[in-house]
Amino acid sequence: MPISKPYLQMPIVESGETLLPIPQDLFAFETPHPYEVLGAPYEQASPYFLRKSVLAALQAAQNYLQQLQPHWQIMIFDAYRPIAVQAFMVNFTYDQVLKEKGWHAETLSSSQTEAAWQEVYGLWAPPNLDPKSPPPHSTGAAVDITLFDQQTDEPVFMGSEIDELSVRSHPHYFADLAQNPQTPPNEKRLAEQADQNRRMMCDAMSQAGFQRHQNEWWHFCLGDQMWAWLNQLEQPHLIFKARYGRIEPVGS
Ligand SMILES: C[C@@H](N)C(=O)N[C@H](C)C(=O)O
Ligand SMILES: [Zn+2]
Repeated sequence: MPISKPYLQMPIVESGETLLPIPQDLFAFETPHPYEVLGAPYEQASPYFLRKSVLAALQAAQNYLQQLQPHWQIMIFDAYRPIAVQAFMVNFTYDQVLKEKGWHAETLSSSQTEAAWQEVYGLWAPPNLDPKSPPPHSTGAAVDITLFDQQTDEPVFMGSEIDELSVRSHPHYFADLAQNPQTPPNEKRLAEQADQNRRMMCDAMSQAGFQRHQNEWWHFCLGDQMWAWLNQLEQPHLIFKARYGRIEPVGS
């Protein structure tokens, strides 16, 4: 199904900056990697790579965070993603959507097919091969994260799972829930906690120059087309371009 996203129209002037491994000793990591577990085709590539300046900004974000919460770390869920992995995850999610709805691929109507793809592409970027519109993670400038508490040895409470296909993925979902007078007090407390933690993570990332995806509390980008588009929305009097297009790891 052809899918167009407004950020994919943004121009790219490639900087040529290198992809670097994310240091294992500085950050926490979701292991084993969730898409590798599903059998995603990484070949020689690793999901734990980012462009050099994006990695430096991630370190700056963690420094901001640790001024407020010294025992918290940024926890990497996913970073670099080859296009073959993007395609694999898009198809995997499509199958998951059908399963949840109790639909069978062989007997789907065209409106059901359309509805299932809409749901998939509400969250995932299309696995475009066109270099003018790469999937964000294939540029090495997007990262999916949560926070990790080294004192409790647990991820920090964010209210919902990364990649969840639900309204809870929206960054402001728990702020709205906490403010709703019909929310019962125990749910309100949890909603406030999730909202506060999401905000703290977003503040640290924004201080370092990242932009957050409009519909995903965990997805941040710096220098790709989505970042340029979100900056353009905020500062229409300036002109933004992406500085990172699709990149292949050296040796692949
Ligand atoms: C779904 C999530 N893991 C993600 O990365 N979404 C963005 C938009 C993407 O697919 O690039
Ligand atoms: Zn992402």
